[in-house]
Amino acid sequence: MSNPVYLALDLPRLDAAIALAQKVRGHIGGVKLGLEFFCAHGHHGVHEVAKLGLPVFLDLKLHDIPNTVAAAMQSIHVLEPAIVTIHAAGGRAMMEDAKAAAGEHCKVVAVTVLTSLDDDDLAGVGVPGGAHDQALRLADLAQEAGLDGIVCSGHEVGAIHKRWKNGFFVVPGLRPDTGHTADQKRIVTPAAARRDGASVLVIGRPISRAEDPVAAARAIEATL
Ligand SMILES: O=c1ccn([C@@H]2O[C@H](COP(=O)(O)O)[C@@H](O)[C@H]2O)c(=O)[nH]1
Repeated sequence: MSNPVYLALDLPRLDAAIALAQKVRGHIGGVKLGLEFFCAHGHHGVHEVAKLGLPVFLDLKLHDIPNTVAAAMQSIHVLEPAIVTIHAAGGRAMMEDAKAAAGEHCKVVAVTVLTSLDDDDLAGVGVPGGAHDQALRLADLAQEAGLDGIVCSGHEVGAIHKRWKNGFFVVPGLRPDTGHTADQKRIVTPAAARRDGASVLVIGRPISRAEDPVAAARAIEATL
């Protein structure tokens, strides 16, 4: 079985990001490039990271009208990402058009509820039912739209997996211990997320900000 850990390369410098990935590559299955990376380094940065030969996950969380999202998907074809994210809150038509515009070999997954939000945050933006119900509702919509899977927290992945047996589930908000949650609110351990059905485990700061990133990545791998 391949390593489910995708390292989030949320670092401001391209050379530092590549050096980190190079260092821990024996203990991860791929790299995740998000907004911070893409806004700073664009296509050039993705091409440079791709030279490492690891699968590239473009976490761009696209969210706009269907035509704009489909055009953005076409513009990133050339980067040959293994996985791309969009927001499920963009609605069914947006998700359908994004999937249709994606390359054959690219998984399109929809973010349900960000792991940095809790029930109070959702109530604050007019979603009264809580993160769990909202994640399940948006996962159902993503499945109806023909996506490959969704992004959710480890709190919901078990329940969503039961409803969508062959779905592809990306789980961020992972902490090997409860010490440094930072801005994440719905966290679980990597082992718990994997046990409950996560296909991909997204891990950033617990590795990238560790005193010894290789030891941190190795320790996480040993728990899986
Ligand atoms: O709901 C979400 C969706 C995406 N992310 C991204 O995952 C990593 C997590 O980084 P950590 O340092 O391990 O907290 C980061 O790139 C986010 O943009 C998420 O956390 N939650």
